[in-house]
Amino acid sequence: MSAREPIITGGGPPGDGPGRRDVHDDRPQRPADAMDEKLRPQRLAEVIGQRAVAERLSIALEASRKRGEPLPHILFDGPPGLGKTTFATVLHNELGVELAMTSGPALAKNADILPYLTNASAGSILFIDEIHRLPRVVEEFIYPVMEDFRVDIVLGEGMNARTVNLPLKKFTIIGATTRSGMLSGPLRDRFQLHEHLEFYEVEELARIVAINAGKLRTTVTGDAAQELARRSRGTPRLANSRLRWVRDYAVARADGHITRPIAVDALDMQEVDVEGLDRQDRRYIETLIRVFRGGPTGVEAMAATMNVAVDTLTDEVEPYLLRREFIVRTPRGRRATEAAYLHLGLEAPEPDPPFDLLDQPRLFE
Ligand SMILES: Nc1ncnc2c1ncn2[C@@H]1O[C@H](COP(=O)(O)OP(=O)(O)OP(=O)(O)O)[C@@H](O)[C@H]1O
Repeated sequence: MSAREPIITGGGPPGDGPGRRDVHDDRPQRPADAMDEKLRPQRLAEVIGQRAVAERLSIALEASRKRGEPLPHILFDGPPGLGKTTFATVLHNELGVELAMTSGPALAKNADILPYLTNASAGSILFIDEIHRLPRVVEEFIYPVMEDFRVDIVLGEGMNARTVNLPLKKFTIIGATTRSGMLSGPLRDRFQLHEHLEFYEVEELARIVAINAGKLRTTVTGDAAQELARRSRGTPRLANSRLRWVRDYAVARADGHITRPIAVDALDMQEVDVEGLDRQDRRYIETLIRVFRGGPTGVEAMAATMNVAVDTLTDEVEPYLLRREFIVRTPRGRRATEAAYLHLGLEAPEPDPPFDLLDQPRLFE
């Protein structure tokens, strides 16, 4: 889950769709961001980009409707803010079924997830965010749920213990993760559909900006929308938060209409650069280049030097830097590319000679 924006624990705005239930979550909560909800697409047709994913989901939806059966269990993975929660919300709206939302860290023991399972109505959706953080014991508890729609409950203790099979209604589990690699094989295999969400193209983000400007009752020129899109790290959630900031800036400093010069000034003020990198992204590249001489270095060393959590780097900072090839991952750790040096206005070092050249003298010994 992104640290940039609030998590969603159900209870969307009134009229937000059929039967959305609130869910208890023990974690420290960021304040609910009603604005994020307001900008979220509600129907598949409103979803921008991710065309291949949307098409596969529309087929699953149609099959589910025609057969009168629940959707298959679906796993969404990808960096924060790319639309995992949005797709879950859209599927529940399209089918008109109940949606319950929770997250891996809130489900510490079997008793925490049991009410969701026993309360799930036929065809409904249970959305589990950060599913990679589900404890092993809870994970194993939901295997029979996902396969046979039953839970095995142990009653009593020791010699008197016995297992009772409790049948459940047929429903759908949608899991979301920023770390599909951390999911165990057996859990991953129980999802019939695996959908990976990719960063968005600038044109797609520009469309999202233009549509959401309308929802925020502001106006934006085409080139301003492009500028915002270019500076949003391929991420709709960032496009939304940057649009809100630029809108406020336009109201405070001009007549409220967002033009390209306004967008540029507002984003410069927020220290978002022309590539969309923010202070933390640049600090990452600077640390890698200045402290670790461009790498390779491990993410733990980077996190300790920058005094940030490893998860923040791996989940939020690195995916986009990798995608834009500012850094590469090697077996020995992260390494800055020539593009990273150039972005900071530094001269890139001579590339290392290829491995076999280094070894050559020995070949002739
Ligand atoms: N395909 C899309 N089209 C239009 N807007 C989108 C799309 N995907 C996401 N958004 C916008 O971005 C916001 C954030 O998306 P969402 O909450 O679904 O991300 P997420 O992948 O669930 O993030 P996290 O991993 O942090 O939970 C949404 O509120 C919505 O406004």
